Amino acid sequence: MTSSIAQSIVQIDGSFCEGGGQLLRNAVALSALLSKPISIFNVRQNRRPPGLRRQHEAGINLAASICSADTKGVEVDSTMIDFRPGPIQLPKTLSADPGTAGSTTLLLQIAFPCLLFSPSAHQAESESQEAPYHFGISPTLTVHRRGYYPKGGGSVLCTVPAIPGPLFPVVLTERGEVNCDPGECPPQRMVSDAHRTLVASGIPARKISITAVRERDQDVVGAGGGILLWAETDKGCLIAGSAVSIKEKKPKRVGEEAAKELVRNLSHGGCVDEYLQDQMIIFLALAQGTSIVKTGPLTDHTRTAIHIAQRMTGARFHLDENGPDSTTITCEGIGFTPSSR
Ligand SMILES: Nc1ncnc2c1ncn2[C@@H]1O[C@H](COP(=O)(O)OP(=O)(O)OP(=O)(O)O)[C@@H](O)[C@H]1O
Repeated sequence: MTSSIAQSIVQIDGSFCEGGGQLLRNAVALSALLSKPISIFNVRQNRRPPGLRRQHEAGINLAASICSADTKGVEVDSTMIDFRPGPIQLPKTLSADPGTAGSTTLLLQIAFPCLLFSPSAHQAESESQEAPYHFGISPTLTVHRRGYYPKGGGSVLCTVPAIPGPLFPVVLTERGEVNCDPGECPPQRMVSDAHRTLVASGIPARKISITAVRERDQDVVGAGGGILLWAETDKGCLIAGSAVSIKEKKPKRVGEEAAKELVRNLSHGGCVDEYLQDQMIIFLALAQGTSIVKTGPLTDHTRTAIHIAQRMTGARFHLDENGPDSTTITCEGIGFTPSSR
C-alpha cells in the first residue's frame, strides 16, 4: 500500500461510545456513499462476543455489492475490517439474507443511504419531492413474511426512491398535540395491559385504540408475537413504543413494556423517539443546510452516530442538552448529491 493511499483511509475505532453494530453500519454506509475508504478496528468491542456476527457480515456484503467495494476481514468473529468503495452499480433488485433471525431493518440501515442517492432511478424525482415525510422522501416497505426468533425466515421488500438532489433539512422543534394512540398487537392480554398502563400514565382512554392482529399461518415462520404502539401528533410526529414476546416473557409484561416505552418517549416532549433519534443523524448530516431536532435525552447510539457522521462527512453538529430530559440537535448538513460522489 502506498503512503498516499494509506493516508486517505479513514481509521475508525469501533469501540467508540456505544461500540456496537450501529457504528459499523453508519461508517460503512457513509464510506459507500461518499466513496471514502475506511478501516475499522475493535469492531463491536463493547458486545459479547465482540466482532462481526452473521447479520453484520451480510450488511457489509450488501453495501459492498452496491458500490463494488473491495473488502477485507468481513467474516464472522472478525474485529477488523477494510472497506474500499468503487463505483455504484445497481441491479434492479438487490437481496441480502443473514441466514439467521437477524433484523431485516438493520440490513436496510446500511444499504438505504446509498440506494437513496444511487444514480439509477431519477424518474422517481417528482414522487420524492411531494412526499410528506420529514426529509421529503417516501420509501415503501412490504412485509412478505414474518420470521420469529430463533428461526428467522422473514422477508421484506423495500422500494427506495432515488433522489437527484440533496435532502431537505428538517426543523422539528414543536411536537404538537397527540391525536390518537393507535396500536397493533396480537393477544388480548397484551392489549388490556398496554391499555391499562397508558391510562395510568394519564393518557385519556378515548385517545387509545389498539387493534389485535393475527397473522395467517402461511405468512409467518415460527411462533411469536409483539406489540407496536404509536402516538401521532397534529404536527406530523410519530412517537412509538414496542415490545416482542419471547418464551420467557409473560404476555402481560410485553404489553406493559411497550406502553412504558411509549410513555417514556411522550414524556420528554421531543419530536422524535429514542430510536428515530440515532437513525436520523446520517440524514441530517447529508441534507442541505440547517436541521434542528428537539428530542429527549441523547442515547449513546446517537452520540456514536454523530461522531461517525462528523468524521466521515464534515457536517457540524451542535448539541443543547437542556436539562436531563430534553436535547436540541442542530446540524449544518453538507448538501450531498449523487454528483458529489
Ligand atoms: N424497538 C426498536 N424500535 C425501533 N428501532 C430500534 C429498536 N431497538 C433498536 N432500534 C434501532 O436499531 C439500531 C440497532 O440497535 P441495537 O442496540 O439493537 O444494536 P447495535 O448496538 O447497533 O448492534 P449490535 O447489538 O449488533 O452490536 C439502532 O439504530 C436503534 O435505534
